[in-house]
Amino acid sequence: MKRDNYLSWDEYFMAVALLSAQRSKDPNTQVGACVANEQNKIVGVGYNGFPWGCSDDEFPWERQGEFLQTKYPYVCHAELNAVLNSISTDLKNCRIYVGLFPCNECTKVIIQAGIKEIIYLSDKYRDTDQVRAAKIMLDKSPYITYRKLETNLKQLQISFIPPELF
Ligand SMILES: Nc1ccn([C@H]2C[C@H](O)[C@@H](COP(=O)(O)O)O2)c(=O)n1
Ligand SMILES: [Zn+2]
Repeated sequence: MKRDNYLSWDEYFMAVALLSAQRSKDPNTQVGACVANEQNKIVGVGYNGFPWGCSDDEFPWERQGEFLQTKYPYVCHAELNAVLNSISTDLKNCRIYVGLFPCNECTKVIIQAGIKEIIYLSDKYRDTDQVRAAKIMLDKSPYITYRKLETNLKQLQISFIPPELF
């Protein structure tokens, strides 16, 4: 008989997004995103970080202070990277799984790429104008929907110890 405690597709793709977030060097918020197509194949992943050639050690990770001395003008969001890292520029009918609700800039990219659904985990910035603007666009556009991930999973453990050594 097959096991019954396997991950659903939604849980699996969100877990890939969360694993990708572990690559982020942002000391405050690590975000990952995973794009899956209609065949449930992963076509792109990404996490928040500075653009190519912009050193994680030289660019600022600060959240406050003079704008140009903070991370905000420089960091590429996880969703942008997932779309740009994808194997195709046409992501029609794909879904994007993301740890944190997309901002307005990423939402434009997501809509323009043809993605049909956003599945998110946290909406901790729901009271910001960026997320409000994102939702205004999403609520108007007939081509895309969004929903919070429904799961009973609290956490997922991954072990690098080979099972024979347990
Ligand atoms: N949907 C989002 C929202 C934010 N990010 C990135 C941008 C920053 O690196 C970080 C947020 O930093 P905080 O203001 O919480 O210190 O997360 C993203 O990739 N996707
Ligand atoms: Zn964004």
